[in-house]
Amino acid sequence: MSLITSQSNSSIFNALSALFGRGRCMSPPKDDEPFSPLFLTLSALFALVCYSCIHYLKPRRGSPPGPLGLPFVGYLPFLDQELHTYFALLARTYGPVLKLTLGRKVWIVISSPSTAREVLKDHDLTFANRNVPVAAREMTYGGSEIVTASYGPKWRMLRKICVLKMLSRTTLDSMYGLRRREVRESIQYLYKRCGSPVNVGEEMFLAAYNVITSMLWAGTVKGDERDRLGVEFKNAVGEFTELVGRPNISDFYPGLAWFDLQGIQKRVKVLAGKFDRIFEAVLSQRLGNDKEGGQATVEESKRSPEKKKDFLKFLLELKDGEDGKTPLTLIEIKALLMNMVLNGTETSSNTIEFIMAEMLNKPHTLRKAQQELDTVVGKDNVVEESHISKLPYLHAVVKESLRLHPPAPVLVPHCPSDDTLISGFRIQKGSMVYINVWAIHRDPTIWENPDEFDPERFMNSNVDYSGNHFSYLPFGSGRRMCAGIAMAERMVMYSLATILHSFDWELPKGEKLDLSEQFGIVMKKKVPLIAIPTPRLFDPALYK
Ligand code: HEM
Repeated sequence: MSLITSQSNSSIFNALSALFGRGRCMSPPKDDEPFSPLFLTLSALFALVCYSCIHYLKPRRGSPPGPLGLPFVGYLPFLDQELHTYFALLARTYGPVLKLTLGRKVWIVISSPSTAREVLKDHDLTFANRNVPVAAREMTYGGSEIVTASYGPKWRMLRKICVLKMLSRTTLDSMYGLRRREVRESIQYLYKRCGSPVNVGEEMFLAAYNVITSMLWAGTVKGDERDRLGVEFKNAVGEFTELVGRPNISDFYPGLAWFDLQGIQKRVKVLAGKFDRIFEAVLSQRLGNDKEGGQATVEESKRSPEKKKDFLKFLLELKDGEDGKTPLTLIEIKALLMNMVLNGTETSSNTIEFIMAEMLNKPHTLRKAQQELDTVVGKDNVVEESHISKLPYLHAVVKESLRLHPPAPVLVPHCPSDDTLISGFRIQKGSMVYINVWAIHRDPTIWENPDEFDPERFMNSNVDYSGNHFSYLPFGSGRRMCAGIAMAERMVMYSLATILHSFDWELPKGEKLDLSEQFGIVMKKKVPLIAIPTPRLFDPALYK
């Protein structure tokens, strides 16, 4: 890849030319008009360019190194859409702390375990803020949700609700029935499609979506609606995570945000409207039902005990201030629902899609995982969550895939609340700090054959998801690390174990496997994985 790429942000170029206009033909000055308006304009422009060259390109004392850009726009025209690989390439020249000036913004890229440790552990508190892209603001009810909330009392309250109540191990255990029902539904569905090609990512997305929404508000997508709504929802989530990850002129020149030159905010607004309508419908149905009389709801809860435990019921109780400590507004409830749906679906389903692709590429790993499942679960049984802790090889497979294809390859950017020294370099307050875990996970000085999918490297290893090993950070580390690790682990492991145990998988004849990645705030496979399942359990009743 060249440093200045052809692919680099054609949309940004278009937007810039829309802003400044195309060059016009200019006639040369006449001899008798030495100070023609044109001459004066050009002189003024020249002076301005000289000034801004000095202003923009002058290295600041103590600043991290980084490539020089152009006046006004900085490095913007040279930025590549695939930020994770591009940052890794730049780090080879400029080192593990590098700086990019883009319009009025400063980006810092961190690319080594020791510098990641400085940011996420030694200066965790200072870097616990977010610098929210304008596109994300459209989707997050003005920063009312956890991922984008500034570090402070509101974030603490939302995070506490998430980690200690909604996503705690006890709550998750109590919701196993819901997860089991949804995963069994997916198996039933795949059984009907046996022998035909299926889009693995779409199926896994739908399974994750059904698990999450049934935990949130006891809603699932079934029958004819399954394909249509699932695909629609997957596309909406995918489009959002891709748009938010895309460099946006509105972020680099806040004064221009109003013009939305790349049309990103407009597209995100449409998506936000779609999600909001779903949440509004769910909320008004629930509030309406509750108003219709407690008796009916209690009766209903008795008939299906999972219903009374869904998150929405729990959040509405908090809203009404039953414990008096955490009053929630309806907006915050909708924002929390948005959090769960956005964070919990694509990350998990993309992870499973990459794992399946890597295993199909190395069939011995697939066979080994199936053998382990046959020994632990047996071929006359179905997988239960209680089996998961007895599957060390499958755990190693998941860890290895998260190493090669971390769903959040540069984490969610952190933002220092004060000027801070990292490895002796001054990091300006307010900069966007990207931790390139993708590069750290493939660093040849840390990992042997880093580009190889080799689950064995995690067998008998103490590297885990805790964020204490700074060479392995798929869920981040410190205060802002992923709030849904327990849920992600269960969903990924349980769904993966079940589809591997229930079916053999192969590529359609003549189909080539493509493992390339596409950057987004959630990374995905560039080419969707299409594979054919065939049943491998003897008793058809095990697919019911
Ligand atoms: C394989 C699956 C997943 C991966 C790899 C993953 C990874 C991450 C990462 C890297 C971050 C940002 C950490 C940082 O900024 O330093 C994050 C944040 C977050 N994740 Fe996950 N995640 C996954 C699944 C989930 C699930 C299932 C949920 C909940 C349903 C969830 C909820 C969250 C929340 C709420 C945050 C924001 C935390 C904050 O800013 O305080 N994630 N995740």
